[in-house]
Amino acid sequence: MLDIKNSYFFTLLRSRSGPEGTKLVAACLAAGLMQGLAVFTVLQGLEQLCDTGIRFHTFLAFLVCLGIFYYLFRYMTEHAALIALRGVMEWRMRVATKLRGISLKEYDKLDKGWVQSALVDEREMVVEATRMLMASAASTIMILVSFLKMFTVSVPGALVVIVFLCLGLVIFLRLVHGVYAFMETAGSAETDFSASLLDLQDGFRQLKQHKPKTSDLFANYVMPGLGRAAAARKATERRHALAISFFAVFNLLILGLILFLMPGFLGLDVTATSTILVLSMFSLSPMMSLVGFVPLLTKVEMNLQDLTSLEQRLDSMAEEFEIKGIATHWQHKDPVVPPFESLCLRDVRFDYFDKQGMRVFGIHVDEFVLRRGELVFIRGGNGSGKSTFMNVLSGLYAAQSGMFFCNDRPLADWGMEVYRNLFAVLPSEFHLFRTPLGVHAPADQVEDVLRLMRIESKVSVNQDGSFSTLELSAGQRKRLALACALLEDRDVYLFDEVAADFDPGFRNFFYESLLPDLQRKGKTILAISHDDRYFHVADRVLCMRDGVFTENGHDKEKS
Ligand SMILES: Nc1ncnc2c1ncn2[C@@H]1O[C@H](COP(=O)(O)OP(=O)(O)OP(=O)(O)O)[C@@H](O)[C@H]1O
Repeated sequence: MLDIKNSYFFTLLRSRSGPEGTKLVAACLAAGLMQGLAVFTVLQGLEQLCDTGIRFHTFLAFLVCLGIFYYLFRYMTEHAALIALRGVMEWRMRVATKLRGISLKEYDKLDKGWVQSALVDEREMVVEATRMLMASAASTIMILVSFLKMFTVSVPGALVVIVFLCLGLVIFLRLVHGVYAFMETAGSAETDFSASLLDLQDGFRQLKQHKPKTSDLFANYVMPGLGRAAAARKATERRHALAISFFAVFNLLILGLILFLMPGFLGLDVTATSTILVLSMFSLSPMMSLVGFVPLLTKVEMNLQDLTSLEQRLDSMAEEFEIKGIATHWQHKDPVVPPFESLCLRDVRFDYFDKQGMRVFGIHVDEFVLRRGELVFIRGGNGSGKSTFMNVLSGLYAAQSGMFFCNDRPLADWGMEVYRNLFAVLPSEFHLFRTPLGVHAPADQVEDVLRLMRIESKVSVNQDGSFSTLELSAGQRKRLALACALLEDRDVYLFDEVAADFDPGFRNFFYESLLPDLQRKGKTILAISHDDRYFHVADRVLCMRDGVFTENGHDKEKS
């Protein structure tokens, strides 16, 4: 059953409305009163019609009520909708910002389908529910005013109508009771369905290539997911339809009761019967929209509950140093990074654990030193821990133990944010942004780097600073990503198998010219590489095996 006090929707409106909330409540009350007064003038007009004929001042009063009602109704629906819109947009923005505040390790564990469906745009539904809420609240005032009038006509008549109406409402609420449970099932089924749709998008290429893969995905994941979601949704819709239809019929039954039974049983005359009938008709139709609001409100509650759960989950996953930043504002100033001199890791351990908490793999670095201007390669077999080491070194994975010193100062003195910004990282799997983000280089400098990467004939820079295209081959994408890394102009470059997609000519240029040039400019480079024919350009080659550095790398004394 909907708990209004703890409702996410009402809490959102309450917390966002501020001083305007009081004005909205006043406008709502006044609009309801105007609606009630309009009904009175209609009743008065009816009486006058049977008597001496409608008087001009009654018509004028009716028009005045309508005019004021129009103004108030417009004000309250517009402003309430804007409050709801702003509230939900800011909430989503806050959750998206918190998503950025969690560690890479926690991000990898997150169910992306759930994140997608929780963050999915439910603005329209929330705004629609707000409009309906305001209209329903005004109607409720009008209904109360109508019942007061009914009591002045006939106390027993009014009591009978109220008793039957309450009976109808109780049965209606009993019928919608339990819809929440159905909706929770529907929500989790829809999340599973969204996850299988993510597979469809991310694996589009492989699915397009092979029919059996597509058949498997659709037959065993997409369709059953859709079936479960549809079945769960069907149950909720049936329950809602049953409740609303019952209430609609019950309303007509009340009108029939007034017309056919009240004159006989309560001895009401024609005027009293028709007045109660008209007042009931005016009250029952907004009552219908009020009960129609319940299903929408339930859906909105489910959506906002999902968003709340995601936010709570992200809060529990937030990295210690990010908590203050993301809680205040994401637009805090970019960190100032001191010039790099040296880096030293001592007795550092990082372990992966499975869901049962069992260690599945780990790295242990006894001692690792990197000095300004060095060019160091790391080699090693697949799964030996090279990328994991790079993630630990760059601060993306938090080591479980060990010491980090940067420029001979402990990492705590630097702060994680400053430390991370020391590096320009090009991982083996990367995302190309439309613009070189975080780069403040002028367009001609960007074009120079594109020329250096030999992709100037393929990609140029638009006036707004974005790249002209990202429709590139795998090697070209890598070169563009490398261009972006160079434009970041950091002191330390971390490259994870960057040359894997390069053609022989560009690979030669990368190892023989680009890396030594960077080194001459004082940059420090640590690169994971399997290209042993170019190992001679490095100052040192380290070898990783089973998560530890072994001896059989090589050192080179450069002249
Ligand atoms: N998120 C994770 N959770 C658990 N284990 C992981 C995770 N990521 C990687 N591993 C495990 O850690 C080990 C090392 O992986 P890593 O990616 O560091 O190897 P690598 O040396 O870079 O390999 P490659 O040369 O194939 O890229 C692998 O056995 C892998 O299964």
